[in-house]
Amino acid sequence: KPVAWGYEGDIGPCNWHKYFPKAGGKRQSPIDIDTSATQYDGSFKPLRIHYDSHMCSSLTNNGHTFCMSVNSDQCNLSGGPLEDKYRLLQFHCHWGSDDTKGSEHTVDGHQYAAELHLVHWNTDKFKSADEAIEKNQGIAVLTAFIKAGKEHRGWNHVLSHFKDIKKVQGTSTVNEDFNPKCLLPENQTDYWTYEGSLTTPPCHESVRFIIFKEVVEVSSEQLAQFRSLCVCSSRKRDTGEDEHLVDNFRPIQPLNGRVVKASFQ
Ligand SMILES: COc1ccc(C[C@H]2SC(=S)NC2=O)c(OC)c1
Ligand SMILES: [Zn+2]
Repeated sequence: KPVAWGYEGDIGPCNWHKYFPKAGGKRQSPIDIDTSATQYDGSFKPLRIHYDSHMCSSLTNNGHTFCMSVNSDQCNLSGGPLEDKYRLLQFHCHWGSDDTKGSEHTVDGHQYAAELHLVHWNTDKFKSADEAIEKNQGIAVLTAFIKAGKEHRGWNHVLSHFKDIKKVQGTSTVNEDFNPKCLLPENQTDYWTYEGSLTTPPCHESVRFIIFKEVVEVSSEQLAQFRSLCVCSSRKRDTGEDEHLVDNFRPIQPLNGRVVKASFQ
């Protein structure tokens, strides 16, 4: 029987380690990026992000976030700090109850309104994503910070399906010609990178994070649409209101001597 976990109360992040022991490990995520302590690494090759846009994908509300699962073997990531080729598995976001919080990683203590995770698995070393998520170097997550600003047209292709996934376990098939690359910042050469973990249970220490320095803007109205998702299926709170999915970010974890590398000086 899967153990329930969440972002508040007894099942919140402070107690994850009781049922998910890796949550108490030495290379956990997210972390604060102290830009005065990052180390420039001139050895990184250019990042190679090749996504096709003819992939059929499905959007689900899994009760912790919305998840766009991608099943195209044409969406690959390599180069940069990576030794192997990785395939896009899914993308999702973390966000707050207002525009002042929501990202998982922070930069010099600053928290952004949301954070996009494009999750990839190592197809050179492993036979399946399920195997890769538990293994060192198994997962690579392209990460972009999001702040409130001008409207982002690309995000509307995803948000237009949210009415179908408002309830938990709601799912919607996305067939339109959508390339998730449009969700990334223009500057894809300046990023930080470090070795961490899944930011939700089971918190496997299998993740190489690649975090773009340039922040993506979406409108406040688009951010509000993230918050329209519900956590409960039909259960109404005592107030009769739906409980909305917000503040689905894990607190900052100890760096434990890890060094965050920078692709730029
Ligand atoms: C059981 O395997 C899992 C569980 C959860 C996630 C998503 C987490 S990991 C991350 S970074 N952000 C998230 O919300 C996985 O992603 C590969 C894999
Ligand atoms: Zn995530």
